[in-house]
Amino acid sequence: MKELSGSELAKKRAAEKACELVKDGMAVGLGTGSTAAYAIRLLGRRVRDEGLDIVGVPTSYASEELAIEYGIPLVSLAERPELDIDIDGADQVDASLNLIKGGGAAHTREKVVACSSRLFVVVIDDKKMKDLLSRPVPIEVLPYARRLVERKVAELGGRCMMRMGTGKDGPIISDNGNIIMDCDFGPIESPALLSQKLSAIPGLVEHGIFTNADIVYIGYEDRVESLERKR
Ligand SMILES: O=C(CO)[C@H](O)[C@H](O)COP(=O)(O)O
Repeated sequence: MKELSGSELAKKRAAEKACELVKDGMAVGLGTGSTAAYAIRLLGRRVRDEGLDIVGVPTSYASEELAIEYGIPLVSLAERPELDIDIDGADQVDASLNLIKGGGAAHTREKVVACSSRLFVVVIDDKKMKDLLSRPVPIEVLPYARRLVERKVAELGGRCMMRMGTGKDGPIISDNGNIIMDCDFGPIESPALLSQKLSAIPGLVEHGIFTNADIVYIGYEDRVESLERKR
């Protein structure tokens, strides 16, 4: 088997730790991205080798394809509206468990699945931990509402950049048929407040600030650390 580089090993370790929480009978949200993919592959192997009895709800077309490849039985949210656990990655995390997600343009479904789960577990490598969230915030936007959304984001102090496709002319189109913009606000002092303000913009389908993580597993090359929400 190919040896993993430092950050890949860190991602894998975090995903392995999260998968320890998955037990027989659970309905599991399957996140999107390279870190969540380690969890999907691991759960698939447990289904195959140990007869782990779970159903999965994928957060994107990519996760669905991977879960099918690895033999995880899938259900829709209509069939299982309440999930036991969701395991997903993130692009940046602060010490208060606020996240920026959407690097893979899947944050709308990721938020629906995270909010449908009793336990939302985030898996990252250590490079993703920051004192303040500062990456541009991905937003999914109805193409019809683009100009309005750009103006409203500017009123909040942000600058929108359309996310362009690679291997395709024009913008990236999400799994829901919408455009994706990345909004630079600089360092974000209050993610919860910005989250509320973005959610109030008409035509902005969903944004990538998440404030509902329960556990974050932070993978390092040689260990995993965790942050847990105080209840
Ligand atoms: O939010 C996401 C996709 O929309 C991903 O979870 C996020 O981009 C992290 O991906 P990776 O684990 O590949 O760094």
